Amino acid sequence: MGKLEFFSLLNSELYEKYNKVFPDNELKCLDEQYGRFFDILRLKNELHVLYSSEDFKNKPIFEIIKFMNLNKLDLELKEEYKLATLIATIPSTTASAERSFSALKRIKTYCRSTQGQDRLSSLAILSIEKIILDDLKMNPEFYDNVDDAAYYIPNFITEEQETYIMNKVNSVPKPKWCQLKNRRLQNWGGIPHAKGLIPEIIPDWLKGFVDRVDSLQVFPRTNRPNHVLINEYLPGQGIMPHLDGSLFFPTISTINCGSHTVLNFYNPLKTDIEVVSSEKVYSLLLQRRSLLILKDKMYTEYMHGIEEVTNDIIDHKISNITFCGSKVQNGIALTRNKRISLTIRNVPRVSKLNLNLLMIKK
Ligand SMILES: O=C(O)CCC(=O)C(=O)O
Ligand SMILES: [Fe+2]
Repeated sequence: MGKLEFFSLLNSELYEKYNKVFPDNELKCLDEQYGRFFDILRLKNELHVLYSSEDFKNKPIFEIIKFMNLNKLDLELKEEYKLATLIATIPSTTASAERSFSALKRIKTYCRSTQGQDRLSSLAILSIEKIILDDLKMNPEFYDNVDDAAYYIPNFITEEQETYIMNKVNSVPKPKWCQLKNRRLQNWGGIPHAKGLIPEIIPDWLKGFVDRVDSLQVFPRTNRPNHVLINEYLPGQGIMPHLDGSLFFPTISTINCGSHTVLNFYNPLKTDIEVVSSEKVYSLLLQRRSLLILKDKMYTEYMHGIEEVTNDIIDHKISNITFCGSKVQNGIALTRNKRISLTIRNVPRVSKLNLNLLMIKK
């Protein structure tokens, strides 16, 4: 039996047949190759559900993943979800399949050496995120209000990882914090400068998350993420509408921890010389543990900011409401807690010439 025979477990054309005769051989093949990543018995039960369900009929694998995501079945049928993401991320030739799976191995060790089922599921989610991103791009609902490129990925990190980040951020020495009027921040990776960045090593606990964002390949290979700004907001704190400007490569990725917030986007009304006012055009609800990516016009044209309030009322201006789960509905109020955001960006590297200039200036 070929190594990838188990692919046919999720071949929708065979579901009817499998509903009558379960594909034990294909499942065995999976067990032999990747059994240590799966609860095979549970998977078998979940596959029985899949083969007999109308919901999954004639759905190609990517549709299955999307359907499971939207209906929160990724947790209910988590072994099956893991299988779907595994199959979707293994290219069809064996050589590259080996490479693909080595990525899963890499992820498996990136934060901790032990690997529970929950974490592995989120790793599977990670592997599929590239596809989700591409799909979101095509999704008219998502673009209803939002101009150009904004991607929102709920549950990008697990609860454990969220706690891990918050503990690490809280335990850094006091001088690392920079206290502003309405929030505090930490700067990791070096101080961005108009002439580039003199890089500083990002500590391992943080680098794992930078690498994870990097693996989504939303940054070009020439401008991979190398800088993290950590903002801490207490309830009632926020950030004035602003553009991140030219110090950074124009892509922002943000991991959200501890609390939701609402990020507003403003259309700046400019004269030739200055911005005279701005008009709120979209808002995104950033839930705990989610990842947000902003690119293109969402970086260069629209200012972003967070209001200084303690509660957010969810209304029709929230453009990503369909991605926020069934509990988030128009009209509800969400109370803010302390929020830690990791803003992961690229500061183009300082050239030798620029480095010399910087040194001279000092
Ligand atoms: O905390 C956030 O999500 C936004 C932070 C931000 O816009 C910035 O630091 O430039
Ligand atoms: Fe910003």
